[in-house]
Amino acid sequence: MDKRNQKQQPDPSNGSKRKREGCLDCSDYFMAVAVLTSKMSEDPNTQVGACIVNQDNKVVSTGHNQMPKGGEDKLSWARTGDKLDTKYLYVCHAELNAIMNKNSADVKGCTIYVTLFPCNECAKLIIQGGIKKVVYLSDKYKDDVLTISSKKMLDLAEIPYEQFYPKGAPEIVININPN
Ligand SMILES: O=c1ccn([C@H]2C[C@H](O)[C@@H](COP(=O)(O)O)O2)c(=O)[nH]1
Ligand SMILES: [Zn+2]
Repeated sequence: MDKRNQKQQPDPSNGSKRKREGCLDCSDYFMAVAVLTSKMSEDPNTQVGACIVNQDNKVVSTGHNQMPKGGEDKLSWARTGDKLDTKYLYVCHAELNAIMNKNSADVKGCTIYVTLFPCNECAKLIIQGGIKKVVYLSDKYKDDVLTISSKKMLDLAEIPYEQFYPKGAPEIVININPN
């Protein structure tokens, strides 16, 4: 094609092979997906989100803490009172939901990004499911036996866990207004 009379289009890349400024880093994106997923939680006190990523850096699943099917409107989110009437015996943790929701055959070799350090029951699922790394945001229950035992099991299984620190800006604004 003769390009002599073609109008020059502005080239935003400016010929550069470098990443676009402000381009989201992979791990920031995965933790942002976990945080966004946590916004689906109906728990009034702690909303947890998880995002499972495979070795090709593809998201294979997400999950948030929610009541099991059938119990959504019937089970209470109370933290205190008669144990049978609190959320603790019923709520399905974000990690469990993410593992159950996976769109892959398994989660072997995957990394889980989670907004709260996984409890001991979730650690068991992570270990037995073959997840190879945990990246977490908050460790607010670090002194709780559930977290201490979780770390003990992850250590024994040689699954590294690391706290997340953003590589780019710590705040990501998402505008879903169509106008
Ligand atoms: O590994 C975990 C641990 C906890 N969760 C969920 C379960 C509950 O809905 C909240 C914790 O409630 P608190 O009021 O902060 O005690 O977090 C989870 O999804 N995964
Ligand atoms: Zn858990």
